[in-house]
Amino acid sequence: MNNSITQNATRALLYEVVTLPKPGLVDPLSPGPHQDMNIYTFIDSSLSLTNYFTAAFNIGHDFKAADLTEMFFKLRQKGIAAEKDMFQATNGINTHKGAIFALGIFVCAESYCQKNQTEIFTTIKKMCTGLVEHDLKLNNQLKTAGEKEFQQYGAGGAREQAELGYPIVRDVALPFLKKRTGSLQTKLLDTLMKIATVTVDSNLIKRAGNYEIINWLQNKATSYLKLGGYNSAAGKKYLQEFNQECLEKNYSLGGCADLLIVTIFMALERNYL
Ligand SMILES: CC(C)(COP(=O)(O)OP(=O)(O)OC[C@H]1O[C@@H](n2cnc3c(N)ncnc32)[C@H](O[C@H]2O[C@H](COP(=O)(O)OP(=O)(O)OP(=O)(O)O)[C@@H](O)[C@H]2O)[C@@H]1O)[C@@H](O)C(=O)NCCC(=O)NCCS
Ligand SMILES: Nc1ncnc2[nH]cnc12
Repeated sequence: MNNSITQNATRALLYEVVTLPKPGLVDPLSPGPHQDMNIYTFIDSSLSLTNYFTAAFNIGHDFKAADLTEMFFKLRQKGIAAEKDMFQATNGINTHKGAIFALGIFVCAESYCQKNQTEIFTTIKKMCTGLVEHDLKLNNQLKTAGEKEFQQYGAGGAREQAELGYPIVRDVALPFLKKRTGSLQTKLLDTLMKIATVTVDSNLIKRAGNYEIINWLQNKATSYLKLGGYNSAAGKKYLQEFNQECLEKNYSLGGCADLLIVTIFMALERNYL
């Protein structure tokens, strides 16, 4: 099935990756600190997910029971299969693991909300109730970076955002993007940095090997926005230097990128762009 929700999901992935210069992330000018991927890997990865978005749409559209955690459970099975499709399309490189999770939730929830006239962030909260406890607190085989970070620092990462109903998107990124003026490139770069002012990015913690790095990121992003963001000469120069610093230190902002992707998706759905 082709409809605007699934198309907007793919558009969101592509809008994010073509935006440049993004510190710590792949863009058309540079793979940044991700030497195993480039812009073409992201195009292949994005296109490999179109069937997944259709599946996520259908799950939301067809779901009729009262307990929305069951809808998330159905989606998760499709998400696991989508990760395999992504790895096949990218020859084993992790481009979009976080986005498969987050954007799948948004597509499914948006489809459910259109059918049932409910509010999306509340719907997501209901879908993801108990996720942190299920995946992190009751799991005694913590293997992935996010799982280990929960054990070490109590950071809930991608799962916590989902269970809380994506407050960073709802309260910070989406209102900011809606108001921001300038070119689309400026708006998306500034929104990425706005996200970085408040995100505990598990990807960055893993690369840096410490939790204190989050303070560094949040201070950097705040300084950039204080300078006037990408619309100002000082902001532009600051972002270029920040980009270079992430490259030299091998710092990735993968979690912030995923939150930008779902913010773009919501902005497209609400005609803010
Ligand atoms: C819940 C899952 C997302 C998986 O969690 P998992 O425990 O497997 O992994 P985490 O380490 O927790 O990573 C989750 C990814 O989510 C992104 N992220 C990080 N912080 C946040 C945040 N605060 N809010 C939202 N999202 C966040 C981030 O994804 C991006 O980074 C990835 C690229 O990283 P990179 O470093 O290049 O690649 P690596 O493979 O890590 O290797 P190196 O290069 O470093 O050596 C990329 O994916 C971005 O999108 C985090 O990485 C979900 O997958 C899950 O539920 N998994 C279980 C299986 C399942 O049910 N799957 C189906 C889901 S519907
Ligand atoms: N542009 C990007 N670079 C690296 N990881 C990402 N995850 C999502 N978008 C990304």
